Amino acid sequence: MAQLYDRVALIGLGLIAGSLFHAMKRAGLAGEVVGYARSAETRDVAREIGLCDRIVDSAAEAVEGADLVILCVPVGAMGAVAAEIAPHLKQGALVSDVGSTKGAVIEAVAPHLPDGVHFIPAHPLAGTEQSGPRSGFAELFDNRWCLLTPLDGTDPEVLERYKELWRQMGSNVDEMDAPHHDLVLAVTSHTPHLIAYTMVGVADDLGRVTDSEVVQYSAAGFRDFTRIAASDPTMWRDVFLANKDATLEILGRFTEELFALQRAIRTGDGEHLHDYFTRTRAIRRGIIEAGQDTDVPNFGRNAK
Ligand SMILES: NC(=O)c1ccc[n+]([C@@H]2O[C@H](COP(=O)([O-])OP(=O)(O)OC[C@H]3O[C@@H](n4cnc5c(N)ncnc54)[C@H](O)[C@@H]3O)[C@@H](O)[C@H]2O)c1
Ligand SMILES: O=C(O)C(=O)C[C@]1(C(=O)O)C=C[C@@H](O)C=C1
Repeated sequence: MAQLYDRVALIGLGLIAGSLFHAMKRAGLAGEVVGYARSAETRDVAREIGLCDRIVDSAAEAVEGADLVILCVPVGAMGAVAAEIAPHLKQGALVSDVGSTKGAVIEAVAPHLPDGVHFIPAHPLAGTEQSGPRSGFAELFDNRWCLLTPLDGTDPEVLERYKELWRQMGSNVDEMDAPHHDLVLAVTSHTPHLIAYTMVGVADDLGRVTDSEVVQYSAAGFRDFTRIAASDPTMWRDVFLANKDATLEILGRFTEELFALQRAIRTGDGEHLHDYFTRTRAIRRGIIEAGQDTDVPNFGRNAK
């Protein structure tokens, strides 16, 4: 496959940066990949395991001469990193990010970028509960969506090349505006994570009363909750602080529905419970009948 970028810089060396490195190398998409992370310990691990072609000791050095710079840090750190690299970016370079929220990242990053540098925010809808430099793998993005939220006036050629990078890394690519992205992700990812964190917290409180029963007898559904609730605390703290409005909107709706179900249980309203569960079952069956792999949500849209 054809090389798309001569030099790529990855800032932040965790699950997503590691997966980007391996996926780019698998398909021969980048000449040299240079990496930087804030902690010396992470940089040492990256050198030891051969994560990136070259690991450097400053963000400025990492972006020097890079054609593509991808910010792979928690969303709350994006603004500070953008400010740090801005004076060292090459004219014509493309800056992107992989943050799980888009509105707040655009607000934090865009003002720092100099004229003549392109910016295309991105969000791969792919991840695991693992984090850190050892957790990445080349297949992470295979058959997953990557949502781009280009700003007005984005250069079409720069955009098309960047889309091609994600396609060659195995992803389906779609575009959305940032507010829509943040609302959709509040429904499909952010609020579900908060519910998992809460449910595991509740079980942990109970576990203290009933010893190890919660762990010993946990069913598959609860085990899935514990996997999600093991996700990186810094990343998720930042996601909720950054996507505050959309998450609170969805959480408000969730709480209303939960109270209605709670009331139905208390008053013995079996019809309400049955109708509700029938509706949600139909949604799942509809998704399967439409031939959509539920592992690959596409929000009813087609890849471009
Ligand atoms: N984990 C997922 O499931 C997932 C999926 C899609 C997108 N994302 C997004 O991707 C980004 C990275 O997530 P991850 O899962 O790879 O996290 P991670 O914790 O595995 O890695 C983050 C890396 O950033 C480094 N870092 C933190 N602050 C920094 C700073 N100021 N300067 C330089 N390096 C810094 C950390 O040391 C670490 O190496 C986040 O914005 C997250 O929202 C995560
Ligand atoms: O499978 C998981 O571990 C994930 O939670 C991955 C997941 C998601 O919610 O789907 C988490 C956050 C991201 O921004 C994208 C993907």
